[in-house]
Amino acid sequence: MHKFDVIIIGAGSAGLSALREVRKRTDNFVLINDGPWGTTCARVGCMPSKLLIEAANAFHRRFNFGEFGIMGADQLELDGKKVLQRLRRLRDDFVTSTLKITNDLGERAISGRARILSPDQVMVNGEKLSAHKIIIATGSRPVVPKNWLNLGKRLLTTDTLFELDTLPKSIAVIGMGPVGLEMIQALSRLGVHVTGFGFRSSVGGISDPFINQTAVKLLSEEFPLYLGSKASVAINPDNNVLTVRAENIEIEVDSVLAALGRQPNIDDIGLDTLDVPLDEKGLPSVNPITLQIADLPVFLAGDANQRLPLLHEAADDGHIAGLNTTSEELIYFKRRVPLAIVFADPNIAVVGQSFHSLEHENIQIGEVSFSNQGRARSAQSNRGALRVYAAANDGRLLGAEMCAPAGEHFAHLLALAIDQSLSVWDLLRIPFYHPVLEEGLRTALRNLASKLPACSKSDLAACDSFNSEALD
Ligand SMILES: Cc1cc2nc3c(=O)[nH]c(=O)nc-3n(C[C@H](O)[C@H](O)[C@H](O)COP(=O)(O)OP(=O)(O)OC[C@H]3O[C@@H](n4cnc5c(N)ncnc54)[C@H](O)[C@@H]3O)c2cc1C
Ligand SMILES: NC(=O)c1ccc[n+]([C@@H]2O[C@H](COP(=O)([O-])OP(=O)(O)OC[C@H]3O[C@@H](n4cnc5c(N)ncnc54)[C@H](O)[C@@H]3O)[C@@H](O)[C@H]2O)c1
Repeated sequence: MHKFDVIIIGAGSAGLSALREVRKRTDNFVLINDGPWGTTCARVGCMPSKLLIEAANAFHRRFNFGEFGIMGADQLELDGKKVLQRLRRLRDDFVTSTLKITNDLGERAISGRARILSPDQVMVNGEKLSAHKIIIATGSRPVVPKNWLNLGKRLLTTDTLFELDTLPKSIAVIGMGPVGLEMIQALSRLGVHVTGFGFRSSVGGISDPFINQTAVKLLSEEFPLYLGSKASVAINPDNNVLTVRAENIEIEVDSVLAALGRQPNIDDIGLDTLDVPLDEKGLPSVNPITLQIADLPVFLAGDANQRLPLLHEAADDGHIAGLNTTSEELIYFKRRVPLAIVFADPNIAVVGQSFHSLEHENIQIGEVSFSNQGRARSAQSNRGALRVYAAANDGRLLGAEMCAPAGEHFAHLLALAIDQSLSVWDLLRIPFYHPVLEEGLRTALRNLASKLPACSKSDLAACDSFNSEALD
């Protein structure tokens, strides 16, 4: 029987990133994908969601036009059909780009549902394939409780939302994680009558209570948000009225968007045949710096391992698994600084160590409110706050959480600082142009510096060559 060097199961972002590394080193591989090719990110995830958000934010800007002296904004109309048509047109372009990656694979690309039979055997389309190494990169899918399925087409997930012909009149968005939050604000800004329900009191993955309070307050100004209790749905078969209930509230809606989380596609992949312990979700323990399952020639990458279900982490996972299935020796990789951004307005971001993970550490916190920040005021975007955390003993930057205008950019700057083990004073030494939103970040850093043992009276480094010969 022919034995492949590597079998990759799943052609999402993790699988394709693995493929990139594997095909550099061997032609003796096969890539198996079930369902549509083109990746979750491009088809039904990152990209279509951001396309909806861009349309929504463009339309929402009209509320500021009067303040800028631009009149007539109340005459503007939104064509929901066209919004969704543009979304699908661009989405299809993104999907086409990802399809190009596998176009030339020929028989090495197999459509079908794979199942592992043993650490070196995979079954697909009734055929047994054998391999030295296997990468499982089967992604995740939306959680949908079985008893919600009777809602039929009125139950939406992000797998179906972007296929609508036109926008619904009213919708309950259930679950206020990143998916729920991004979609509820976008739909609201596109004129859909929305109501949000969240089981937790926190939204969008924020763990800092002050940042969460800021985010919840700002979002609640835009739409009703019921947090802290589990929502349930029911449809009356006599009159087809769809009701959503939480603790103290009951509403009738056209549709429900289930944003209850995502579950890994591992249920029938055959992990039980690997003879390793599985947790209550059916997941084996995976080494995060090699992606290996126990000491088996099997690697679990991307959303399927549920470590950090984000695109860049899935791509890194695939890269690591791809290298480790084609290298003589196992390579151990340092993972990147954690970074999560929710594209709400203002942006929500958690970078480095979260407030929750530092709660019992000896830290100091610097903060800024953007309500009075000069550049934000001039753009009418002066909403939100940012908190940055540093080690109390040496001022080393550890993490930050924010709900802030252009937060996506602050988060990247702070990720760089944390990756480089910079201190508050190191970061204060970079030039801050005027007038920019980054001056808000500088306020938070100065606030933090003021709480640390004094290091210097100035942001500027002292020039120790003052008495040098050259100057003389
Ligand atoms: C609405 C939404 C918005 C998002 N926005 C962002 C964002 O802005 N930024 C960000 O970083 N992340 C975002 N994400 C998360 C990001 O999309 C995922 O982390 C990423 O796409 C996961 O890639 P993956 O390769 O693990 O899985 P996938 O891309 O899902 O690939 C898995 C593939 O495996 C196939 N498969 C499953 N089972 C089998 C089997 N048994 N045999 C063969 N094939 C199988 C699947 O059909 C699929 O094609 C978003 C997700 C969603 C849903
Ligand atoms: N911008 C981004 O990077 C981005 C955007 C979207 C998704 N994602 C990724 O996708 C993953 C999944 O996101 P998600 O938002 O679907 O999941 P999530 O698990 O982060 O959030 C789901 C929320 O739904 C709540 N919930 C569950 N059942 C409920 C009920 N009956 N009533 C009320 N609330 C209920 C849960 O308590 C949870 O807070 C995220 O972890 C993230 O990594 C990232």
